[in-house]
Amino acid sequence: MAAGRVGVSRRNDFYKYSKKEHDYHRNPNRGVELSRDRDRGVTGRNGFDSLSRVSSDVGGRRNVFRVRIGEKELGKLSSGRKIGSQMVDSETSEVDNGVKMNCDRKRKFSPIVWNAEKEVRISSKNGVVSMSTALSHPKLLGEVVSDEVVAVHSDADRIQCLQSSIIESHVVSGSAETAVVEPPACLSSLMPGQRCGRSGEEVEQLEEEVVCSWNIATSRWASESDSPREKCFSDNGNMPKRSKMSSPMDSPSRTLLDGKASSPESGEFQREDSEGDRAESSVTDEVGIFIGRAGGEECSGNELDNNDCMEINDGEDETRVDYQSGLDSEDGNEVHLPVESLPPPQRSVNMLQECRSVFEYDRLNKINEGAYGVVYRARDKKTGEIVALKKMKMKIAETDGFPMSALREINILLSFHHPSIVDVKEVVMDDFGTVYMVMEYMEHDLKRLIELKKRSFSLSEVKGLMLQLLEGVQHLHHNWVLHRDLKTSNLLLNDNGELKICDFGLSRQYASPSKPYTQLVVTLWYRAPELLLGTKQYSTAIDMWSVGCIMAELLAKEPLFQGKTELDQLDKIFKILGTPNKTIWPGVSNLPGFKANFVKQPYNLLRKKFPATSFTGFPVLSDSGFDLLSKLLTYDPEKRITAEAALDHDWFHEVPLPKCEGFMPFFPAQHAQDR
Ligand SMILES: Nc1ncnc2c1ncn2[C@@H]1O[C@H](COP(=O)(O)OP(=O)(O)OP(=O)(O)O)[C@@H](O)[C@H]1O
Repeated sequence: MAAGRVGVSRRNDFYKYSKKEHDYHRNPNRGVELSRDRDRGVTGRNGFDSLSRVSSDVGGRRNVFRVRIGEKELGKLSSGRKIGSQMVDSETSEVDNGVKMNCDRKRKFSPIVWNAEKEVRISSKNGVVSMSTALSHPKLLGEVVSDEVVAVHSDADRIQCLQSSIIESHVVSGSAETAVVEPPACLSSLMPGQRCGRSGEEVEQLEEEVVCSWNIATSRWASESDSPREKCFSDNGNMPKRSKMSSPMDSPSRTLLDGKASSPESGEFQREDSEGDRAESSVTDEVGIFIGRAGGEECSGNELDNNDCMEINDGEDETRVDYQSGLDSEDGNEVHLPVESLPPPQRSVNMLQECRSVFEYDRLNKINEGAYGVVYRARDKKTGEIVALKKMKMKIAETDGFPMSALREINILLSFHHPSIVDVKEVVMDDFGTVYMVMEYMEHDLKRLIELKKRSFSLSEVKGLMLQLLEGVQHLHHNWVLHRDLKTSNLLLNDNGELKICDFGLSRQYASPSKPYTQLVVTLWYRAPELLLGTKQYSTAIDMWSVGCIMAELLAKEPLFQGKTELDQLDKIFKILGTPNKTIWPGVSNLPGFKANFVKQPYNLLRKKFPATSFTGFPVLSDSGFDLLSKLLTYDPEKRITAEAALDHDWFHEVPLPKCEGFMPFFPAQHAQDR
């Protein structure tokens, strides 16, 4: 610790538990670990053990896994009744019925576990339930982690496909260099010590690769002791009154560490016309991000300019998979297992069960309506637990499939288990096929709290919130996920003082080296200058800019840059931070939107807005705090501070110390019913 800094150490059993849980789930005796080759992509293609779900007929009581060791197929594991399936061999990339699948995409350095095909389509007789390959479709699982086979089965309704996808999101964990597959428990018990037929040496080597490479185990969350939240101030140095341990989130499942993020590296996706606080920027012809969408719902670029609003589409990868119905084939290698021996999901959500009905919940009141879903407060009829129900907007005809953004959000949220990321408990459906995400209920969002203005956040509260936010962002970035829509309305706070990031509809996995993505992301006021200037090659720095805007907003109680259009937004930024030039931001003049005739503002006036001492009502910020803010709002994305470095910033070590969750103030309930 740097001299002069004050350190507060607080043991937190929460993190201890995480470690234990994590170790359990990473126990090699339980899992099959697959190494990925840096140059060739996934080495599984050339003969390592693999396990993939061939099909998952959740409602139909049946799951099939195929296990391979190199050339040799161990067989299939299945449960329940025999179902029809149709196999697609990823080597030949051909479905039985002759429909070709595009399987030749090679991974370079991307750590991404699921990769999407530009166009993967398996046509269906019956209209089809469309599904995103981007989201861990068995095809993708096969492609990435194994030399595998994909069964395309259908007649399963949408949610079953979705569940299947989700299951795999729990089965596969990726990392920068490795993919770790946790097989079902039944598989472990079936092959004790055999580890899918690998020799001990091979396994050891494999494990070594896995251990040496970056993975979730090496992230800060694998450690019981290094949580930055341990720095936080708890008044008397004791555990706060409302400690994490008393929170409903303290279940093992909550603390369980999953591996690589589950977002697909599919193409981008189109979010639809927005109301409220998003604005659209422009729209290209390349819509169709919704899988199998009927079209006609896209926004027009002319509808834009509602300042705080956005739209996204880069049309990179329109991904389609249609499910074939009436599939019926099995070969002799199948092993039937009782349903009870199916793999426990890596968290408390039992995705192998048929998804429950939304009528298991009493809807209490509407919390909010965003562009992509209506959020209700609801009560679980069985347990009495209060939850948030997000009704995913479908906006589709029968044949259109499930919105990519919704799938992506569900998939990512189900895969991440982190104290700073909102927890999704399950996915439920109503009689009309509408899908709802059941989330832990969070009493407030930061935007509303800031708007209340009855009580501003103190410095130590801002620090506490910033720490929690940065931890969540760091976790996302460590897992190769960009949130791409960080803003105060997407930061929720509960009565335990816990901040959680929500709304992952725009998030996506990114790769290194980066490839072009849409620049039309992030709500305008929080959008990084490189995006505003039209770059398509961006990375985690865009989220860090948003974090800077959020920090400023928490301090000043109003958004820092409130532009009405993209140009106006740039103008607002330049007026405060000065106009960027080649000296402070090499390469800026090469960005598509850069104009030589931008208004010249040679000075950075940020300090005026956040002075060290103030008699004018401006928020006071120490040199250290200002240093962090400036580093977050640095023009050059290469120089912008990372979440990791920000967490380690001196500001969090100087008095006033960050306030622990348990010491955050109670805020008035948003809804009368909450009281
Ligand atoms: N788990 C939750 N608990 C309580 N309120 C929530 C929860 N999740 C979301 N909300 C509320 O609903 C609002 C909208 O949620 P969310 O951002 O997920 O929906 P959206 O349709 O994607 O919105 P946006 O238009 O911002 O993209 C949030 O700002 C918050 O106020």
